[in-house]
Amino acid sequence: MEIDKAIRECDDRRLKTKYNNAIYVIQRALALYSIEEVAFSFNGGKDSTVLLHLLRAGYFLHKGEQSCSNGGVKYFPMRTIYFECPSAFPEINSFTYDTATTYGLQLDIIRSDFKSGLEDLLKSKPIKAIFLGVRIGDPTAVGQEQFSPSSVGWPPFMRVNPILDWSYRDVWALLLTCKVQYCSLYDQGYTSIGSIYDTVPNALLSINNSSDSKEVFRPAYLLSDGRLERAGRVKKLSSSVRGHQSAVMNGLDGVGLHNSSLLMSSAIAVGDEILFGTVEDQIGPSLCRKLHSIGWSVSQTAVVRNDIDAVAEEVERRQSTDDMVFMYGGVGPLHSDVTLAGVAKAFAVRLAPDEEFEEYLRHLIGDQCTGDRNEMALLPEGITELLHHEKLIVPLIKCKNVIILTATNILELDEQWNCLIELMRSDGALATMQPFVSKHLTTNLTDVEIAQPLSKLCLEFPDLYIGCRRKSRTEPLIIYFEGKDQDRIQSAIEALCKKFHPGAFVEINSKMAGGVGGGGDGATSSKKGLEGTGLDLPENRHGNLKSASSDQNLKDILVQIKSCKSPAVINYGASWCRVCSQILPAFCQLSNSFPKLSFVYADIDECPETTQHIRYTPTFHFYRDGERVDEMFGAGEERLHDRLWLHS
Ligand SMILES: Cc1cc2nc3c(=O)[nH]c(=O)nc-3n(C[C@H](O)[C@H](O)[C@H](O)COP(=O)(O)O)c2cc1C
Ligand SMILES: Nc1ncnc2c1ncn2[C@@H]1O[C@H](COP(=O)(O)OP(=O)(O)OP(=O)(O)O)[C@@H](O)[C@H]1O
Repeated sequence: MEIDKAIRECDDRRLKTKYNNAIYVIQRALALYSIEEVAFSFNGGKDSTVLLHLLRAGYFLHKGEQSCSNGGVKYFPMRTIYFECPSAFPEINSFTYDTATTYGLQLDIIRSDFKSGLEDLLKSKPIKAIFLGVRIGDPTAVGQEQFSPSSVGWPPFMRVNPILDWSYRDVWALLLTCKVQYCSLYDQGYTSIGSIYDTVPNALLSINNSSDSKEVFRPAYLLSDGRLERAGRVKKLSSSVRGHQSAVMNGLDGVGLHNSSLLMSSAIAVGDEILFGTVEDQIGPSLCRKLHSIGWSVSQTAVVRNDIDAVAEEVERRQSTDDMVFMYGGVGPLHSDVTLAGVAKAFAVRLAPDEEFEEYLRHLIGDQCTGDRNEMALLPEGITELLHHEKLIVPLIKCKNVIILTATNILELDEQWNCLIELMRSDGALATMQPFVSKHLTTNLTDVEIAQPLSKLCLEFPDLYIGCRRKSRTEPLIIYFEGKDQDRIQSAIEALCKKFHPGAFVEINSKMAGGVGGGGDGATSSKKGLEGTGLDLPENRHGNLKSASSDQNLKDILVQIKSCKSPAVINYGASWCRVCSQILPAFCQLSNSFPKLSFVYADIDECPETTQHIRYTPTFHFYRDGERVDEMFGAGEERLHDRLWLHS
C-alpha cells in the first residue's frame, strides 16, 4: 500500500501533520542537495524504516512523479548506507538486506565504526547530507535540529533528521497505518534495537505465563509509554537517559545523598510580582521551614524576574553548588511562564515534547492540549523525570537536581511536599537527615560588647550556625545556636558564657526540629494541643480525649497507655497541616462514638523529640493491650471510623 495515499486517507490528524512536516524537511533537503550529494543511513530499525518510506514518498513527490505515490515499488536512487556490525541481530541484518532488495536501494555496507566509515565514504563520494532516523528522546538527539551539521571531530556533513519531532507512538502509527513491513524483533517485545549484547525484549511488555517457563512478550507497538522504549537496552543507558529508567522507579535516583549529614538546598521563586512587591512570597519561607525540619540546610532563596536568561543564570549557579534546588512560580502556558525554558537553558538542553506529560495534561484539560500546539507538554530534553504520586493530578517535574513545584500557595505546597517526601523517602534523594538542634540565649549586653567574642566563637565552632536577632530595637538581643550536635552547641554556649560575668545570658526556649514531612512553622503560640490548632472542634462528652502538650506529657501518656492496657489511638498532627485540620474535627467527634477508647492528639512541633519517627502528618497509631497494633496515614473519616471500630 502506498504510504502517501494511506496517510491522506487516514483520519489521524496528528499523523498527517507529522508526515507533512517530515516530507517538507525531505523536500527542502532535496532542493538544497542533488541526489548524489545525499545518503540515507539505514539500519533496519523501526525509525529508519519509517524514514525509508518517508524518503521514498518525499523523493517521488519532489520529482513530481505522482505516479509512484499512487503506485508500487520503483527504482530509488538515493545512496543507502548500512553500518553492519558483527553483533547485530541476524533478524536486523536479514530485514535490512530484504528491504534493500524490495525497494531497490543502493546499499553500501560499511564494516567499520561510524566515524571512520563516514570519513572513508565522504572521501570517495560527493556526499554532503545524510538522512537519519533520529528522534527526540534518543540520547543522540540532544541538541540536534532537523538540519544539524555533524559534530566537531566528525567528518563534515549535514545531518538531516526529518522525524526528529516524532514520538514512539507516531512511529508506530505510521508503520501500522501504512501496513509496511518492519523487523520481526519488534513483534517479540523489542522496542529499540542495539546489538545482541546490549538489547533484550522490553520487560514492560512481558506477559506472565506461569504454565510455561519461556517468557512471552507483547509486540512493541503496545508499549504505552514511549519514554520507556529503551528499557530493553539496559546496559547501554547513558547518563542522559537515566531519567527514563528512573521513571519506572517513580522518577527517583538512588543518589545516596543521605551519606552526608549536611545537605544543601536552595529555593528559586520566579515572579515579577514578588519583585514589584504586589505579591508576598509565602512559599519560600514555608519551604525553608520544611527543609530545615528534615535536617537540610538552605543556602539561599532567590527571586528572579520572568525572564528566561535570569532564570537560567540562577539555576545554573544553584544547581552546581547545591544538592537540591527547588523552584516555584512561572510554570504554565503563558508568556510569563519561563521557568522550564530557563531550566532547559541552564542545562544547555532544549524543550522537547514529552508524551507522558502530555497525556496527563490531556486528561486534565482535554483536547485543547493535543498535537504540536501543547507548549505545556514541552519539558527539558533528556534530563527530566516525572515524579508521580497518586495524590497529585499532574506529576512534579525533576530536572537533574532541580525540582519544579507547581504550588501557588502554601496549602498546595503542603500537599506537594508531603508527596515528595513520601516518594523520596525510600530512595534517599530527599532523605530525612539528622535534625537540627537549636538553643537560644537572650542578653542585655550591647552589640558592641558582644561582637568580638561572638566572631571568635564562630571561628571556633564552624560547624554551628551562630546568629543574632532582636524582636525590636528596644528588646534584648537573642543569640541563636543551630547545629546537628547538641554537645557542640552546649560547648559553644559555655565558651561564650565564660567570657562574660555570670548571669549575662539566659537560655530561652530550645527546640529540636522534628524530622517530619510537613515541616513546622516554629511559630510560638501560647495555646497548645487541640486548642493550638485554632479549629472549632466538637465537644468531647466522655472525657476520653486529651492532647499532649510537650514531650514529657506525651511520654507520660505513652507510659499510661502501655501500663493500663486499654485501647487507645494517638493522632500525630501539626497545626500547619491542611490534611490534619480536615480530619481533626472528625477525630474529636469520633471520640464520642467510642467512649472506651482513649483519644490522644499530639502536635509534632510541641513534642518534637518523641515524634521524631513520625514521617507524615496526620499519622494515627492504634494501641491494644499496651502494644501498638496498627498505623494509618492521612485523612479519610470512614477509614478512621473503621479502624477505630476494629480496635475499640
Ligand atoms: C550516519 C551517522 C552520522 C552520525 N553522526 C554523528 C555526529 O555527527 N556526531 C556524533 O556524536 N555521533 C554521530 N553518529 C553516531 C550516533 O550519534 C550514535 O552514536 C549512533 O547512532 C548509535 O546510536 P545508538 O546508541 O542508539 O545505537 C552518527 C551515526 C551515523 C550512523
Ligand atoms: N548501524 C547503522 N547503520 C546505519 N544507520 C544507523 C545505524 N545505527 C543507527 N543508524 C542511524 O541512526 C538512526 C537512529 O538510530 P536508532 O537506533 O535510534 O533508531 P532505529 O534503529 O531506527 O530504531 P530503534 O530505536 O528501534 O533501534 C537510525 O534511524 C539510522 O538512521
